[in-house]
Amino acid sequence: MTTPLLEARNLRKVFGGGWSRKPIINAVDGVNLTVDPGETFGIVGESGSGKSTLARLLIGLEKPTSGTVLIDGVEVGRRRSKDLHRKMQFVFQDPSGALNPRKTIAQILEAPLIHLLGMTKADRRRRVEQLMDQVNLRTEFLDRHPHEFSGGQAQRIGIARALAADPRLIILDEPVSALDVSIQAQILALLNRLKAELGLAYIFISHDLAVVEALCDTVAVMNRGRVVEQAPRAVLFGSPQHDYTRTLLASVPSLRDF
Ligand SMILES: Nc1ncnc2c1ncn2[C@@H]1O[C@H](COP(=O)(O)OP(=O)(O)OP(=O)(O)O)[C@@H](O)[C@H]1O
Repeated sequence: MTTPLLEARNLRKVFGGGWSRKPIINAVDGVNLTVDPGETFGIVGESGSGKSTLARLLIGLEKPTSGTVLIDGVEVGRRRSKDLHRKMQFVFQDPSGALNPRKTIAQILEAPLIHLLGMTKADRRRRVEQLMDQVNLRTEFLDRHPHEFSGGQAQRIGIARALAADPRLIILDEPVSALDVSIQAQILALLNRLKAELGLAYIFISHDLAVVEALCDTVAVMNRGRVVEQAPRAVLFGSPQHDYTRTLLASVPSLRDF
C-alpha cells in the first residue's frame, strides 16, 4: 500500500469558549481523511459547514485544537515548516484580493522562488516565464500590477504562484466561485490540464456540486464540522448513502432554476 500524501486523524477545531466568553463553535469536529498522490479530493457542504477551516488546518495555516495531520506519513509539528509550505500550496477564492496590489506579477511569482527555493536571479527569471506559459498568460504582463487584470487572469496568476515552488498538493478554496461561468470553465480546464501534466493532487473546496462532480475523484460531504459521507465521485453522486448528502444533491436542480 502506498503512503497517503496527506492524512488527517480525528482533526478538531473549536472556536470561542474559555477566556473569550464567545459561544463555542465546533468548526471541525473529528475529521478523518486521506488524500493520495495525484488525487483530486473534493470537499462539499453548505456555508458554515467547516470546509475552509478544515483546509486551513490541513495546510497548517490554523492550529488544530486536537488531532493530527500527516504529510507523507510524517506528523506535521506545531510550526509550519518551509518544507510543508513548499509541498502544499493554497489558491484562494478572491483572486484579486489574494495578490499584493503593490507588487508586480514578476515580484509576486518570484517570492516563493526566493523564500522557499533560494533560487538565483537568472533561474528565477526563467522559472517565472515558464510559470506564465503554464497558465497561458503572456510574459509581457510580468511588469504589471494585479489591478490591471480581470478576475480570471488574476486567478491564473494565483495558480501560477501556487505552482512556483513545485508543490505536490494544492488546496483550492472555492477557486472559481467569484468568476463568471464562462471563465469558470476555462479555469477548471486549466486546473485539469496542470494536474495531468504535473501529477498534482488537489483538495477542491466548493459549494457547487456540478463543479465538484466534473473535477473530483473522491468527494467528502461536510455538515456541522463533520464528514458525514465520503466516497468515490460516481458512488456519491450515483447512490448517496447519507440523508444530508441526498438533501444537498436534491437542492441542486431547484437552485439552478433561478
Ligand atoms: N476565526 C474564526 N473565529 C471564530 N469562528 C470561526 C472562525 N473561522 C470560522 N469560524 C466559524 O466556524 C464555522 C465553520 O466556518 P468555515 O468558514 O470553515 O465554513 P465553510 O464551510 O468554509 O463556509 P463558507 O462556505 O461560508 O466559507 C462557522 O460557524 C464559522 O462562523
